[in-house]
Amino acid sequence: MFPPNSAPTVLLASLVCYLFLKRFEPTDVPLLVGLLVVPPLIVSFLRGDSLDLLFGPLLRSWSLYCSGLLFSILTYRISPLHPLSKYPGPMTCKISKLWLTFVVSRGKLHVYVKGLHDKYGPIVRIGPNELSINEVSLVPSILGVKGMPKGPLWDGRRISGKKGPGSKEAVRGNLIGARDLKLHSEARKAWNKAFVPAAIKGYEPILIRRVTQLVESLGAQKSRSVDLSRWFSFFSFGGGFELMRDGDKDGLWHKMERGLYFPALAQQIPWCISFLLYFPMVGQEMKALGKFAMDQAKRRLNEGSIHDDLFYYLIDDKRVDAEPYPFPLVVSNSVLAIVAGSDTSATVLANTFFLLLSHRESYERLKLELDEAFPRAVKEPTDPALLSSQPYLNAVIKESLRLFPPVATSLQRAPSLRTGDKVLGEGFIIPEGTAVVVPPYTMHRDPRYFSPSPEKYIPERWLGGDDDTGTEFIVNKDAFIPFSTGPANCVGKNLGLLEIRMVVAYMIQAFELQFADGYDEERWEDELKDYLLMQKGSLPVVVTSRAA
Ligand code: HEM
Repeated sequence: MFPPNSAPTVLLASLVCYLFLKRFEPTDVPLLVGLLVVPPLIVSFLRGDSLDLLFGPLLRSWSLYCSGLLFSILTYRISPLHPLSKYPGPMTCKISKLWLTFVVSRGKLHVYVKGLHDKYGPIVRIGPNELSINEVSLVPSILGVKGMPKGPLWDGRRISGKKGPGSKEAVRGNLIGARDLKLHSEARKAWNKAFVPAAIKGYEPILIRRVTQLVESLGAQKSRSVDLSRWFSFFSFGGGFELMRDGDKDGLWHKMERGLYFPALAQQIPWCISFLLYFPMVGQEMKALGKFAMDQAKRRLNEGSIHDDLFYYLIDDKRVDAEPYPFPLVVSNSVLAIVAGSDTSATVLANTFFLLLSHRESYERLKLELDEAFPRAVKEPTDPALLSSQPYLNAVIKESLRLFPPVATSLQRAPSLRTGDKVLGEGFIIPEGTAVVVPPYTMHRDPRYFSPSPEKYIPERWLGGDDDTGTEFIVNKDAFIPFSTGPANCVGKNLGLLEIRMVVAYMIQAFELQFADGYDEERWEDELKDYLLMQKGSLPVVVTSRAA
């Protein structure tokens, strides 16, 4: 089939190519294509294949070359020489990230990863070069101040292609995509300023206006049942986008939900993003989300500093004392503010109400607490300090965040490039090139950290004491990480919590709520999908105004 000695040459070339790929991990598309095509071409040329016959021998050379490459990759990944060989995990995960990409496409990554930990223990190999670590004592050395920078999945989340937020111009100051610790901490400064208590105080009037709008709009609904989940989404989409008044007529919400699907897949195989951006048809919704954010950023820049809102800090503030931010950076901040700040809060609200409605005793207990703190027709629940001091309200929200954290699996970090291995506690070493994921959904349901009955909804666990059977509640607060922890934790945590407390209190004060007739409660968890952020299904609820 091959002329004498040419097959070993082709295989040797594939081995050299493999060693190069392993050492340098290039992502440049022309280089990768060149590496895949040029070596067998050279061998064919050296062999002196005539042009007439070129196609046949070349195709055979190329097939052998690719097979050799694939063989080297797979063999190394499952061999004892691989630095992660001692960690347990399914073979499908060890050989390729394509398996996890498939799991993500079904939206059930959180459940799958939890299943792996139940089966294999606290440390599981979930990819050729990736570990999932469900061990609270290691969290500070992964996510904490002395932890690691963001991992490679962030490269796969570049959502607007080459000219958008992923462009070189936007790299400096781009918070979410900053994998370098120094760049991240620089970018974080502007965001930190936007969330100091004085800034949050400034957002309160906007928030109160929107919560009032939500309650009035729901009160005015003529239909017997409404989709509460959708209403929370419209509410959280924020100022300027009048979804609560007009509905999703421009498909904004749809764009955002669908726009996250592609990055959720791509983040599992970040190297593919450079290839996929060559295909204009790929990730249309994702690009539409980027375009939408760009339009909003333009609109907001034209309006100038007239609003006391988040954009004031992210766009306008900088102009006073320094060079304006480059436009691609403004766009990337705009996408981040829209996605991180709205989908998460809406999901927490919908989960919280689903859980309250399926546990009526909790609903009634919460109602009693809130009626006492904010007597109806006397005091609206607008005081942030009073809201945050309501123990049962806090317990209900924490229990919802515990069972259904909106970022369920994707807290990923990795040792800085070219800094060598990273030693986690007690000599546990993460080899350079390994990514590490801490999965909140799994940790929050681990009986070592939350017991008894970690799978059950029991807000009382947050109040201390015992359960009905006299068993003492165990709550390990270090294992409660819905907002992550460390220097890249959620910068909007305090605003998010204020928003959630206020909406829950307003809703309970204004309405009697119950599931619509025929609603099957089993559907809720089935329909929760882990695409980067948790996405939710519909929540049909009958909303009746409470009697005066
Ligand atoms: C209320 C529910 C929310 C939850 C559960 C939540 C959760 C999270 C989590 C887990 C992270 C960290 C990801 C990581 O460590 O890799 C994060 C980051 C972030 N969140 Fe939130 N978030 C919420 C609300 C908000 C709000 C209201 C904003 C405001 C715009 C916001 C803005 C951000 C930003 C900008 C980051 C990136 C921080 C960084 O990279 O330094 N989040 N969020």
